[in-house]
Amino acid sequence: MKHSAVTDKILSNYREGRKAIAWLIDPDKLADKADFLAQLKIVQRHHLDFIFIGGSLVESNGTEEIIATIKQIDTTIPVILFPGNASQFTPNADAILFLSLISGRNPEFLIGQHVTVAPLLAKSKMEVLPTGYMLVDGGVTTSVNYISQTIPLPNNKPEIALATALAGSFLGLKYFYLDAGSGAQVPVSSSIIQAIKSQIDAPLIVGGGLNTLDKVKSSFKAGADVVVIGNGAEKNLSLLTEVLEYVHVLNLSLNIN
Ligand SMILES: CC(C)=CCC/C(C)=C/CC/C(C)=C/CC/C(C)=C/COP(=O)(O)OP(=O)(O)O
Ligand SMILES: O=P(O)(O)OC[C@@H](O)CO
Ligand SMILES: [Mg+2]
Repeated sequence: MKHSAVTDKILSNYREGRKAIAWLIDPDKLADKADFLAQLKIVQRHHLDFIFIGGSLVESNGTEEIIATIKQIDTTIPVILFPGNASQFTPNADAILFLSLISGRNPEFLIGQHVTVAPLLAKSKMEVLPTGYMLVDGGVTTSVNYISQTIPLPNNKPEIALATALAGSFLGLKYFYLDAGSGAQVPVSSSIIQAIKSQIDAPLIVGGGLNTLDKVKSSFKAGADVVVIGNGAEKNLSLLTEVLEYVHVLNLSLNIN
C-alpha cells in the first residue's frame, strides 16, 4: 500500500461527498479464526471501506495476528489502529488514528500516550491521522468514559461540541471523530453532527450506538463522512452488510446525478 494511501482514500471520499463505513473490530471479542475469515470474505464482497481495530481496554495481544489474517484475505481494505492507549500500537497496520481526546481534560489522553508511542511511530513510517476525538454523552457510562476518566460532551449542546472541534481545528487536527462510545444507548445527535459539519472543513467520523440502518442513515444525513459500526456487527453481521449495501447504492447515485 502506498504511504499516503489511507489519507488519500479518506480525503478523496470526503471531497467527492462519498460516504464510507468502518468496521470496528475489538481484538478481545473475536470469535474463532474460521468465523472471522468467513466474516471478512462477506464484508469484502460488500465493498467495506475501512477496518478499525482497537478498544478502550485490550487484554489479548492478538492485534498483530488479526491484521496479518486480514491481509491474507484482502490487501486493499485499509486497516487502521483505533487505540485506547500506546500499548495497542502494532507496526503492521496501514495507519493509526492519532487520537487526542479533546472533549476531556485528562493530559494522558490529550498528549501523554502520544509521547510514549511517537518514537515507535517514527520508526514504523505508518500513516498518522491526527484526529480530534470527542466523546459525546450516549446515555450510559461507556468504557471510554470510564477508562479515560473524562466527562463526555452533552449531546444536546451543539455549541460546546462545535467550540471544541474549532479549537482542535485551530490546533491543526485534520480529522474529527464524534463518538457516543461503544454500545451507547443514544448515538451522537444530528444537531452536533450538523454543527460541526457546517463549520469545520475536515472528514467527520461518527460512531457509537449505530445499531440500525435508520440510525446510520440519520448520521450520514446530518453530515457524517465515515460511520463506525462495532457492537451492531458483533451481534449481527448482517447489519453491517445491510449498511454497506445502502452506502454503495448511495455513492452510486452520486455518480449518476
Ligand atoms: C495515540 C495513541 C497511541 C493513543 C490515543 C489514546 C487516546 C487519546 C484514546 C482516546 C480514549 C479511548 C480510551 C479511546 C478508545 C476508543 C475505542 C477503541 C473504543 C472501542 O470501544 P470500547 O470502548 O473498547 O468498547 P467496549 O467496552 O464495548 O469493548
Ligand atoms: O460499538 P459501537 O456502539 O458500534 O461503537 C463503535 C465506536 O464508535 C466505539 O468507539
Ligand atoms: Mg472494546
